[in-house]
Amino acid sequence: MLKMLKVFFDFCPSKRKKQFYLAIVLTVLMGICEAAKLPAIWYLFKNVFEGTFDLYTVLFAFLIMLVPAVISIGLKYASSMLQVDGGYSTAAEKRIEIAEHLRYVPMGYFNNNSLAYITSVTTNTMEQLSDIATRVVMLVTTGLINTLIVVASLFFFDYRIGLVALAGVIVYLLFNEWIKYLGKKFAPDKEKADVAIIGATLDYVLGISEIKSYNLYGKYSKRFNEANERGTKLYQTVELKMIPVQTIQTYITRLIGVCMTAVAILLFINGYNDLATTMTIIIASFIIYSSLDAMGTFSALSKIIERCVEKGNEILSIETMNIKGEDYKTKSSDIEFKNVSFSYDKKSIINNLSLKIKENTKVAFVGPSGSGKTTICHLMARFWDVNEGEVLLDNKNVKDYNIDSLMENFTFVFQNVYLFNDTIINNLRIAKEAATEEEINNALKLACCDFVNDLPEGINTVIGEGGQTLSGGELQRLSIARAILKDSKIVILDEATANVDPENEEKLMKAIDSLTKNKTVIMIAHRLKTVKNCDNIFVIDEGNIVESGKHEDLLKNDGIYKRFILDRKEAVGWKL
Ligand SMILES: Nc1ncnc2c1ncn2[C@@H]1O[C@H](COP(=O)(O)OP(=O)(O)OP(=O)(O)O)[C@@H](O)[C@H]1O
Repeated sequence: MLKMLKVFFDFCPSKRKKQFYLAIVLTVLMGICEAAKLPAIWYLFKNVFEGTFDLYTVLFAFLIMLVPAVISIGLKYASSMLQVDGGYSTAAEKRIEIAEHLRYVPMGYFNNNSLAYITSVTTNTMEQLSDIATRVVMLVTTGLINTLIVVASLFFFDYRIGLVALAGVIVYLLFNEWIKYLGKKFAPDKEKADVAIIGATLDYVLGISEIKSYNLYGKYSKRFNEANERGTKLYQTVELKMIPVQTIQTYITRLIGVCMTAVAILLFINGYNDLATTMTIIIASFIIYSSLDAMGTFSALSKIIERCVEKGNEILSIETMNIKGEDYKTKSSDIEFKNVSFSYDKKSIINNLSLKIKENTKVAFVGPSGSGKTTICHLMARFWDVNEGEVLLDNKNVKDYNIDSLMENFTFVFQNVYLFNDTIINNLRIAKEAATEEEINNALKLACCDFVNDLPEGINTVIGEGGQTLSGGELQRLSIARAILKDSKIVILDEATANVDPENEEKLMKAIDSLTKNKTVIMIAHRLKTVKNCDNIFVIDEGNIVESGKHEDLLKNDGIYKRFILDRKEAVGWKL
């Protein structure tokens, strides 16, 4: 139990820790107030049995019980307030800490499995943690502290009863440890079920358009239902295994009370104690019984807290990239790769690649699908760290920048755009927090987002999560407006114009022209018309540059670029 509290307090932000410590102090005072009942009861019994019972005695005993009871209510209120605030705030602050930590985790960590896991931890786990933390700490400590205070006060009445009660509590606590051990043993099964259910739900929801267009309702809802059923069965199996153990624990608490009562009566019969002490001990046995019961019910939850903390810490200990770089404002946007090699785990992708991209030039990466074009661009913005060699921006290794000052230099425009469930203006202000309405409107105009004027509330219209309420072309132009506001020195167009329909093409190209004016532009899978005008084209094959130069120069070589241009059919899978 103490270990659980330590684990929990170590996890809490320090401000919250103080709140919980204070709540525990208040709980101890509550326990003392509870224990004050016993001398009052004893005093009352003593006077009744000795025939010295009068109004003064009753009022005095009543006062000894009332004053601590009133104080106890005040203490309980203050302690509950502290814990409710501490519990929910801990979960909220930990969510923020996890989100912040994930910023520095290499992009390679994120896949469907890790997304399900992260979602499960930041939603279910933190929800559980806040819910339990607001109650369990107080109830476990109240149970334990009340029990210990009552046991200690029993020693004053009769040390033999004190010893019986203490032995009973020790047996109870040992049994409790066993329950916790079992709970921990079953926890991974429950979590697996959790992650499987969330994974199946994410797959279903994120792939809903594919499910619709390929009419896969039956297949995917079956998969989802199966994960759900498997999870429910697992939860039930675990709970059923716990029920007998919990029942034995309840018997132990009852047995402690029975033993105390039996020993108290034996001592009375043999003349060791008077009737008042015996009756007080019998009442104390009920108090211990209810305190232990409270502790038992809620200490069962303490194992969940430990696991929640463990899961939160698991994410917080995912290795991040070294981010102790400098806050550096670049003077130029020259990019250089010096003998760079990179692999995803063991899969080697980039092999000893060197290249230079001069400031304010336009370059394109072309080559077969899977040759490493996107990976090269991601390495520039340090989405991953290279295994060998160096990536330089403005002659400075990208590892020597802090993440914010590095990312300031880059804007990525993808084919698939994600916009947040918020107003258009707020989605744009992600790029520039202090942007005025005039700047926003100007960016929207440059990105050909005239459709915004027709929306019911213009730039204050809320767009759905992922931006589902807008067409693909509109979303993409909004993302370009956002990029225009960011006004970074380098723009990377990753398949930005792939699959664009003719109706949108003209507007999109106009928007891209506005965005890329006077910038260093790097494009992947772009239209041939634009690639032709690039200052340099890098032809990538198997993670290395096999040719480079301007379009006309490359056509003069009898290389793979020329073969691709002349006979596209042979180069299936190539991307300009
Ligand atoms: N996060 C990742 N983890 C593991 N392997 C990856 C990851 N991202 C890409 N790859 C693999 O690395 C290789 C290069 O991928 P990359 O996306 O850089 O190629 P590309 O030339 O841009 O391809 P395309 O033109 O099809 O987009 C591919 O084999 C791909 O499967």
